[in-house]
Amino acid sequence: MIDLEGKVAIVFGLANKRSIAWSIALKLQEAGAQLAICYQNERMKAEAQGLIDELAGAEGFQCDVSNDAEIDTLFGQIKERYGKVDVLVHAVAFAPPEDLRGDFVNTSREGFRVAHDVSVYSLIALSRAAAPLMTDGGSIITLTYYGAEKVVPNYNVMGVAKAALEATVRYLAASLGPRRIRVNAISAGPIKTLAARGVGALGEMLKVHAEKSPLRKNVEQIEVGGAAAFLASDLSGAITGETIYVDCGYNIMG
Ligand SMILES: CCCCCCc1ccc(Oc2ccc(Oc3cccc(O)n3)cc2)c(O)c1
Repeated sequence: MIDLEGKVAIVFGLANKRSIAWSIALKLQEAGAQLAICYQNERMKAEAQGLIDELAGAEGFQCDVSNDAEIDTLFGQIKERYGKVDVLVHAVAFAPPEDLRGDFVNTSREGFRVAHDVSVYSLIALSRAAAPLMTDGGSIITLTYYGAEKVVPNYNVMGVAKAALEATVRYLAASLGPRRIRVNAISAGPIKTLAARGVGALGEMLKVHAEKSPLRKNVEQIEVGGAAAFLASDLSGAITGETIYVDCGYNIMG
């Protein structure tokens, strides 16, 4: 059993019960962590609050990760409420719909900027704000996808952003390691989330994964949650700067 008793975990990117962030929150809480759930804006507050109410002891905070002032305000609130942070889960990404389908060469300058600001720079900004509160060291976890490493049709600009995210994980690990803060990415196989619906041809990708992966099945949300609880805990104490594949082995196949 993973022990996160007494640990404070802050989770970004919870939209609904199909979110990977929901499964991660459930497993962190099961291990004893106290959860701070962050939602993007007023519009998402009602839905998020419904989920937060199901996570005993969890509290909700508002923060648009593209806004530096909101990040500073949030961590002031976190410091006041908890005094420290042990785990940060970054399950945030976005690209304009038109840049998640069609021919990659047509990616707009603005779409590229937005995809990298929301999906990559936000991890740097959140890590910089959280680090001073990680007084006992900490674990920072983000989510990536195989499309960062090999071309997956339709994933387009998000694939480029996830490649930048995986490099960002390595540079943040090097930067924060001396402060005993670990930074890792989970590369999850395709899962039917709200976000996934924004990427073309998810259905086909799910079928190919179930047929070709060594385990001959798709990944379930809760399996990603378990890997996150492992990365949040001291059991992964010597792992940092890594991308851990939780994809039923699909990435090892030719
Ligand atoms: C053709 C690739 C199929 C497998 C895609 C697996 C996957 C599923 C979901 C993923 O997460 C996001 C998150 C945000 C995102 O950006 C979005 C989502 C909805 C609408 C929109 O305009 N952008 C796209 C994917 C992700 O990074 C990877």
